Amino acid sequence: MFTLEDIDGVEIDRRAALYGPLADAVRELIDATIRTETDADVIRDVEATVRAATTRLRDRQIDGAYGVRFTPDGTGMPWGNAVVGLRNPIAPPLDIERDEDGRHHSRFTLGAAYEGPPGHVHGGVCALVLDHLLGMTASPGDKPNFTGTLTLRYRRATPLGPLHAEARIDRVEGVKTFVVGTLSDAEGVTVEAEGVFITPAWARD
Ligand SMILES: CCCCCCCCCC(=O)SCCNC(=O)CCNC(=O)[C@H](O)C(C)(C)COP(=O)(O)OP(=O)(O)OC[C@H]1O[C@@H](n2cnc3c(N)ncnc32)[C@H](O)[C@@H]1OP(=O)(O)O
Repeated sequence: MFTLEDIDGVEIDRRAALYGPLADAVRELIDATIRTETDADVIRDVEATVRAATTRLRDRQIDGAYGVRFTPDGTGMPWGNAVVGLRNPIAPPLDIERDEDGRHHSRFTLGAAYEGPPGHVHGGVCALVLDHLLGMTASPGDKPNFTGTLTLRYRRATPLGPLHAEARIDRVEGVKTFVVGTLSDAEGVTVEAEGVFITPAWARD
């Protein structure tokens, strides 16, 4: 679902300033929910408060998911996205930078909400992050390229905490773009990724 929204930069900034802090607050809430050891009566009270807040937010809401919205000048607002979504508290969220040579990279922190093995990042979360980063790298223009095949080699467990991910295009063959990337901690690479990203039939020339 790619949707055109006829809004300008001022309106995007206004919405980002409104919804971004809400998502940040809920991210904090998720972390606190996992880690709290406070008294039982406090937990019950907070549960009621959270349920009441949810009811207030649902007072007016869209049908279904957020989708990927674009403005007329091509600015993307993938705000519901599970990796980069500004409005999605489940997203870390990643801030992805693109170099002039097309490499994409991101520094981010994964905390308690992303745990798999004790103290370490869930393997599926590593795949989630790398899938998105490689997919962005494969889609430098206005054409989307979707994951066809993603292959991961988990070299060692990825500790929770500050991480770095990067990706680059290896080669392009027709509708297939081959991308490679890594996830690393301060000691070096923890996961290597290779992906084949394919232009869907509806977006081909
Ligand atoms: C601008 C926004 C950027 C956002 C980036 C976000 C990144 C997020 C990354 C994702 O998570 S995307 C979501 C997960 N992926 C999917 O849901 C994809 C679901 N599958 C499909 O939509 C189609 O099957 C797909 C686009 C992958 C392939 O389309 P077709 O099935 O029409 O492909 P076709 O049969 O025309 O084959 C074209 C070529 O691709 C090859 N191919 C097809 N499926 C493949 C596959 N799964 N893996 C590897 N190669 C594949 C196929 O062999 C062929 O190779 P050759 O040209 O050499 O003959």
